Amino acid sequence: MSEVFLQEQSYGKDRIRLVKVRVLLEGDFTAAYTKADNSLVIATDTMKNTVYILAKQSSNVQHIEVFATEIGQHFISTYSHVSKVNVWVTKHKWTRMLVNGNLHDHSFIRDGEDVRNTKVIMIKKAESKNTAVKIESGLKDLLVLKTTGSAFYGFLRDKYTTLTETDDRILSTSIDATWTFNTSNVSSISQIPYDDIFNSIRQITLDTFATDNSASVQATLYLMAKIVLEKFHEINSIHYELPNKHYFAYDLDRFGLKNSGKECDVYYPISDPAGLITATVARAEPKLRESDIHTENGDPIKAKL
Ligand SMILES: O=c1[nH]c(=O)c2[nH]c(=O)[nH]c2[nH]1
Repeated sequence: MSEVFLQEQSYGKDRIRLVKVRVLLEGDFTAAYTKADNSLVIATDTMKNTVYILAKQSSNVQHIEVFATEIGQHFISTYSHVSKVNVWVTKHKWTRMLVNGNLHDHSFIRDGEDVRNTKVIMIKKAESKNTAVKIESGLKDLLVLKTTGSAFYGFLRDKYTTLTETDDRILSTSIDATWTFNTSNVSSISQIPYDDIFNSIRQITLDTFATDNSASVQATLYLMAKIVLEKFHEINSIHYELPNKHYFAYDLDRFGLKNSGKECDVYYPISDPAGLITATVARAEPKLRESDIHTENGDPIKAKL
């Protein structure tokens, strides 16, 4: 038998239903896999209990990035053999009901299937007591449609191309977006206004979808990302995934009813296949200016940039 080795391992509890939390630990767990030695295994049941206890004790459970960071911090600092903690938190939408014109005290409605999520990764630094923290947040399944203000023409044509050009089409997509925070300054993590940033990115995404006279899903996606990065310096990059959910004109010309070009108003949605347009847009590293480069004694030096 050829030699095998344990290339990678992580384990934990999935779908802990609080706001929905998943915790995966990495560290000195090799013996549990290779020698059936459970002595260092923190039971996934213990992880589940811990998440509920931390939720009870936390004043920040509704702020998912802060709560996920608290969970990560707990596992990293409690167990010396845990080297890395991955925490995913998903929050579903429960909005206060409007009753007689007022927001109700204790009644909520699920107004939309889009969710908010975060992934926090904490890595123990071997050389110091510090931990490195990576935080990604996002939104998922934000379903949108516009009836006009979208075109697609001028694309490459060859012998395999049948798609007709259009200067007016329905555009529909289910938006997933993930943005990464600049957490190099660890002390500022709890100061980042996660909720404001989330609400604003969601609104920028919707506003851009609605108002951009779209030349393609690609161009609209890039515009959304550019506006987000210009507005929030706390964010290093943003990734969008936009399926192009096609709506095609139904062929009524066969029945003597004009339903194409400007007279098209009956469409049918196609569930599969859909286009899938994705991109990550990142902040470019600022270019060093000559005046920023110094020798060891502080004199500016000339360098080729
Ligand atoms: O916005 C679009 N981008 C494409 O790349 C594409 N391809 C396609 O068939 N329709 C579209 N629409």
